Amino acid sequence: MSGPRPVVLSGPSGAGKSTLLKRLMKEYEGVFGFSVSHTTRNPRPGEEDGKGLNCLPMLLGATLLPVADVLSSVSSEDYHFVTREKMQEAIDNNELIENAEFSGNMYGTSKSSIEDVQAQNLICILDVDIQGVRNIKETDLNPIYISIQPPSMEILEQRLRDRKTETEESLQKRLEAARIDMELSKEEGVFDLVIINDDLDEAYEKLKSVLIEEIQKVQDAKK
Ligand SMILES: Nc1nc2c(ncn2[C@@H]2O[C@H](COP(=O)(O)OP(=O)(O)O)[C@@H](O)[C@H]2O)c(=O)[nH]1
Ligand SMILES: Nc1ncnc2c1ncn2[C@@H]1O[C@H](COP(=O)(O)OP(=O)(O)O)[C@@H](O)[C@H]1O
Repeated sequence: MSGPRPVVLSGPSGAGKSTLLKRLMKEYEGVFGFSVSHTTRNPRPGEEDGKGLNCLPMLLGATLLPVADVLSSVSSEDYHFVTREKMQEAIDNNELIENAEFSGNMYGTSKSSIEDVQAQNLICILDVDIQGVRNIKETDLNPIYISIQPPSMEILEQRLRDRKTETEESLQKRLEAARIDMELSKEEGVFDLVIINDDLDEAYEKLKSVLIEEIQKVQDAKK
């Protein structure tokens, strides 16, 4: 695959991946593109289906908005919400580069979601769990692997509770997965960088500094 090196962001649910990601995509508009995953989980309030780059022509056709308006409305963290049957169909048809079961739901990255971003010469960002990291390592994607970690389990639990997106059951499943994730992320060689997201500004600066070379390449190519 061509274009700038993709970036895999991983780490426990509630560690702050989408918060950091949104900030990055806002500061560097036109540099990053988000790989919109498929999931069988229910949408949260405010989340919409497939507001990813895959749907740009549809959005443009339906709204007749200028491209810039449509692009600025593209969220960095929505999904293609699908049934288990649809997900299985995509797996069977070899449309996904990886897929995993997380907290009772299926998640997967389609080849086209990455290709759509790369076709525009943008840095493709993937937000995947630790199983996704393992599976992507078996492909030829060659991304930069970054883990976002919370300062402690206690703080993670508090942040997840304060986010008010989870039921008690899904919260407990996320905390169980987080324990495993926090252990595995300490393994040598899994991640290029592990960022502890304690102070948000500091974590953001660290994220930016590891990506600055790729960012500059994309910016230079636009000149
Ligand atoms: N393997 C894999 N994991 C994914 C994918 N999309 C999202 N995830 C992970 O699934 C987990 C749950 O995501 P989500 O339901 O959005 O909850 P949140 O992380 O608590 O906001 C997170 O660890 C994500 O990184 C994907 O396409 N593949
Ligand atoms: N450094 C931080 N300090 C305090 N709260 C944070 C920090 N980073 C993220 N949060 C909050 O924690 C919650 C989980 O963050 P989020 O970005 O949704 O995590 P993830 O995408 O990894 O699941 C959100 O409510 C977010 O506003």
